[in-house]
Amino acid sequence: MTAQLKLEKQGHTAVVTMSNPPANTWTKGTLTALKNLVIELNADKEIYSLVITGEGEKFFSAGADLNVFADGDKGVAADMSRVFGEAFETLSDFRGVSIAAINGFAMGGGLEVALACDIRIAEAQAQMALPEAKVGLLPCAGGTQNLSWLVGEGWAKRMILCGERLKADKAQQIGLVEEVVEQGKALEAALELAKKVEDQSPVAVTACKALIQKGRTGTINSALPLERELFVTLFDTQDQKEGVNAFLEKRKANWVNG
Ligand SMILES: C/C=C/C(=O)SCCNC(=O)CCNC(=O)[C@H](O)C(C)(C)COP(=O)(O)OP(=O)(O)OC[C@H]1O[C@@H](n2cnc3c(N)ncnc32)[C@H](O)[C@@H]1OP(=O)(O)O
Repeated sequence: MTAQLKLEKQGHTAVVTMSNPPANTWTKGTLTALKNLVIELNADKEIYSLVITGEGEKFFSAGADLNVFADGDKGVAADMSRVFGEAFETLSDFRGVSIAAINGFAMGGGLEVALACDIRIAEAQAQMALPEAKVGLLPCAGGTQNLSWLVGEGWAKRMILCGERLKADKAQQIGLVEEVVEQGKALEAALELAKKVEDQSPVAVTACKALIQKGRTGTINSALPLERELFVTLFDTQDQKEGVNAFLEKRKANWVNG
């Protein structure tokens, strides 16, 4: 953990705040800290959700710190693309539910971190773009793949190739964010959603998430047998018995995450 990346645990939810003024940009240090943090949270059975947001009112995150690239060479580029990739791929593989609470500009690597999350909630004044080509770069932290997957190639190309910056309502219309809330309310809305996650069996959530991810990398022919296999595997867990019995006994389930 660095001063630029803050962690607060609220019950079963980890709230991660990017705090690198003025624009909450990513540096090698914060990216490495994010990767290590997610590894740590994956090992904490009490944590079911992760919410990531930006400090301040204007920026979720403006992406990579462009000062690093001003006179950077290929060595710098290779190093930064590696740490970006490792951090955001580790976030994608978080075993619980990850929610981006987009409280302002989400640009470049700032949008890519939101794309690595499971769910995106944006405040009405937020704006989103992958403007790397405008500064002679490209989105190297999953953006070309994750954005196309989420919104389809047409809108991904408008954003990546034409540099279109979208306001929150447009982003919702194309499926880039699932919910738009009023200014200052993204974190609250994300925490409300994280509360709903607490009603789900954490091990079932992990299995469901792995199956949904599998849809990107595998074929339906490999995903469907895996769906059946993981369904059976859940019967090895205490939470499977607890969930069904809690329903039948008309009470709230007490999960052990195992
Ligand atoms: C693999 C990943 C690659 C990448 O992520 S590449 C980077 C992609 N990101 C961008 O290209 C975004 C660059 N930023 C902007 O375009 C603008 O910002 C905004 C449109 C988001 C907001 O514009 P405005 O309202 O005019 O604010 P402001 O004066 O530009 O920004 C406030 C301060 O924040 C600094 N800043 C903003 N983004 C970055 C950045 N990405 N790297 C370094 N500094 C940044 C500015 O320079 C300035 O600073 P000061 O107040 O000292 O002039």
